[in-house]
Amino acid sequence: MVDKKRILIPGGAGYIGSHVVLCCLLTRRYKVTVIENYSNSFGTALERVEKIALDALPADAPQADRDACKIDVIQGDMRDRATFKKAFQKYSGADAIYAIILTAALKSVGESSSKPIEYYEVNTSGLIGMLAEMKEAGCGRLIYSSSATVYGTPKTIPIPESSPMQAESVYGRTKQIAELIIKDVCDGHPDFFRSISLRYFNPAGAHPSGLIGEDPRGKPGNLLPLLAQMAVGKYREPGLKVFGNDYPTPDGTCVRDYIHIMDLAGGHVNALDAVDDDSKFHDVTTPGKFKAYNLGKGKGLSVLNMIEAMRKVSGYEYPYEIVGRRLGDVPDLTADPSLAEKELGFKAKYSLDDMSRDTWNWQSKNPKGYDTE
Ligand SMILES: O=c1ccn([C@@H]2O[C@H](COP(=O)(O)OP(=O)(O)O[C@H]3O[C@H](CO)[C@H](O)[C@H](O)[C@H]3O)[C@@H](O)[C@H]2O)c(=O)[nH]1
Repeated sequence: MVDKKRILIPGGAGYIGSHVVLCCLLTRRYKVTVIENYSNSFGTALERVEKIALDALPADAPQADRDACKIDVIQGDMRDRATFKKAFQKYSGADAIYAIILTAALKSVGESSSKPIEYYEVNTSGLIGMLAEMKEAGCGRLIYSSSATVYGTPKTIPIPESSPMQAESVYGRTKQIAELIIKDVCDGHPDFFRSISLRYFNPAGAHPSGLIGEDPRGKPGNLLPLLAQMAVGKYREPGLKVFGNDYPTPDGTCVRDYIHIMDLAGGHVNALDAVDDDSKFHDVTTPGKFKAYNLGKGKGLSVLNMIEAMRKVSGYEYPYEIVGRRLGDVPDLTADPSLAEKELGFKAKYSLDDMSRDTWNWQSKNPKGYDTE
């Protein structure tokens, strides 16, 4: 049997991170170490990921597979290089860290305009420290969590990866700059660093078990967790605000490409498979091996479409008010996912009904999120 490779996942207890950790474990090819500061996540998420992964094993699975479902956690902050040093020193030989999937980040378009220093500190300075530690430790593979917000207001919909990066929010710029940094590092060390950047469109839903899902600390800034929490009775006052209905879209509200979190998380396994394959980088014109892919469904849905989808599953009639546009929002972010399909073998399978059903399944089973006390 081939040894399982160790993947380091900063931010692995968060919404995206926990589903990514799960997808890695479900392959039975990886073992996972998570770096967490729990600023927007809960340790319970990882306990539940372990349970789902263990339950998914066949009865006759070898002990090595059971052992690999145990997630190692290093508590520490993304901004502190010592955290990464500690992680790299902890494992060696066949157990050395094979790749990093970086899911730790601050990620709210709205919040980023009032917290630019924090956003740059975590999303860009933290990244540079991590890359320096990777170089020192001899670990050169990185799967990076980027975002569709790097496209700003794109010229064409659906958006191909060749569309220029012209982010319009602080958050988007931190991701755009991070991609440029990673690309420069790959170009500067072409025989060592290689990276795949995954440009997420809008993640939604939860693992179908309802054991893990999205549970931001404080009032959610994103639409789906807010709708889910309103339906269970939280944050009903002062009511839902729809940010603008004067966009050039079918109903005037912003259009996004919502993608089920299990589809999105699965894309990281595709990326891990691809990152070591030189043929994936055949068309890269600079010396390094860096490539970005969209992770989306290729279907645009408006804010009002999402409100209706959540009303259907939860039965809650959302009272809402149309207010002014939110700083940094763009009218339409819908992916052209064909490159990821062709080169990574990635295809989103879950429907809008699956996303709203699983969002509601998670929230109704966990009305207080992970805070079960
Ligand atoms: O209370 C709310 C919250 C959101 N919206 C609207 O709902 C849409 C979706 O907003 P989200 O905040 O849920 O998501 P964003 O599109 O702003 O950003 C999300 O999707 C991006 C990619 O499109 C990035 O991945 C980012 O990290 C992630 O937060 C936007 O038009 C927003 O204006 C409202 O009308 N009211």
